[in-house]
Amino acid sequence: MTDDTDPTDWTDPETFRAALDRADTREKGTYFEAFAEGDRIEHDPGIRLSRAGNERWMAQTLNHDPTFWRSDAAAERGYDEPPIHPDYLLAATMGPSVEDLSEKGGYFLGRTGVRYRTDAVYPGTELRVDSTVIETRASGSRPDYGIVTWETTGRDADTGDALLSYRRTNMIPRREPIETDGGQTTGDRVDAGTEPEPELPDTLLTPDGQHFEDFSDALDDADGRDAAVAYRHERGRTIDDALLAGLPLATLNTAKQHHDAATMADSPSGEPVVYGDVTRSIALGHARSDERTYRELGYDDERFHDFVTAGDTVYGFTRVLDASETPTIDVPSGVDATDAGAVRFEHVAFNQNETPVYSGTRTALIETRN
Ligand SMILES: C/C(=C\C(=O)SCCNC(=O)CCNC(=O)[C@H](O)C(C)(C)COP(=O)(O)OP(=O)(O)OC[C@H]1O[C@@H](n2cnc3c(N)ncnc32)[C@H](O)[C@@H]1OP(=O)(O)O)C(=O)O
Repeated sequence: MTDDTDPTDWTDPETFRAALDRADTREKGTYFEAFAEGDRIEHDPGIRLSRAGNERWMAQTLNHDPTFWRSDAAAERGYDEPPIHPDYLLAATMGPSVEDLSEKGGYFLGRTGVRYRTDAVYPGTELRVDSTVIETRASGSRPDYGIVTWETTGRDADTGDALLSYRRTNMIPRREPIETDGGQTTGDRVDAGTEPEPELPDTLLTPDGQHFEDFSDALDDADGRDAAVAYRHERGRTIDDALLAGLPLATLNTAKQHHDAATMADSPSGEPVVYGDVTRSIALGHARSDERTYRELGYDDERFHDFVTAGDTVYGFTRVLDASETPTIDVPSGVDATDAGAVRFEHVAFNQNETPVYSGTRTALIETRN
């Protein structure tokens, strides 16, 4: 059977528009209704973690710790060679899951329980990624969306060993919007939250240096008085195309939010938005440039508060929550933590208008002075 004798010029603009009007779309992604708690999804795409991909991510997000670039610096931290950066591993685990989980649209709201299961992942490792639906619920404020939480694990494709896992929550469009009490069926909020009154301590302290003792001493200094250890980082990073579309696509993240300007024109942001993992990696890169990081252990309570779009500049702010010789998060086996202590931070990414766009806690081992 052939259609070659058809005299119609399908590329005539009017004819083509009529064809588009009548044609079905071969859809990508999954609507909210299709997710059921307990479902396990093995994602088909996977990434071979390359040194080039790693270096591209780190360079663009200002994660310039020599450990991840130079053999001598890597050896000093107990690695065989410069390993894959934890932020790149996280983004490269999330990227291949997007096609099945969130490509339909909606926004990445938050993530918690990010845990590294192994000390070092080296270039050449191939990733396999799977997810389980943990929770689905209606959005009370947006009838066009549901809210889904998945547990995702990135594994070494050769051994099946878990390298990283986390729980992530997204808004996901419904195929059929639901009626709310107000009967509203748009993507807009039904109710707006009230802003809490600012309630800050009198004094914000900055640690004297970048070692574990500097964070610990600053917390001791703040203890018992109306003070907190909290400071901003000087660097900023303006969003350009390398960050906006380049980095998510390099991790196989197919979320249209980052690379389909025409579709996004008709969305709440009105334009493409930056991949959440890029925003947080920039803010964490700013923070790490002001500390002697030994190992990343995990992240919790991550929230994406507002859109970041082209031309915005991402800055970082850090609050030190806790410093202890013994981490509250499991340290992967093989890590020699003798010369480091655990610090728990809250990091906030904010834009040029001083609006928070991301926040989350992070636990890292920070080198002691020796
Ligand atoms: C990857 C990937 C996509 C991306 O990376 S997109 C880029 C990163 N994300 C964003 O840019 C989103 C930035 N956030 C916003 O602009 C706003 O938060 C948003 C999405 C417009 C919602 O604003 P609201 O003021 O309506 O926010 P609410 O705090 O009221 O939240 C709305 C409902 O969501 C629930 N929720 C929020 N955060 C969480 C969380 N961490 N865990 C669980 N649930 C959360 C909240 O309770 C509200 O629920 P309702 O029942 O009241 O609707 C990709 O696609 O994969």
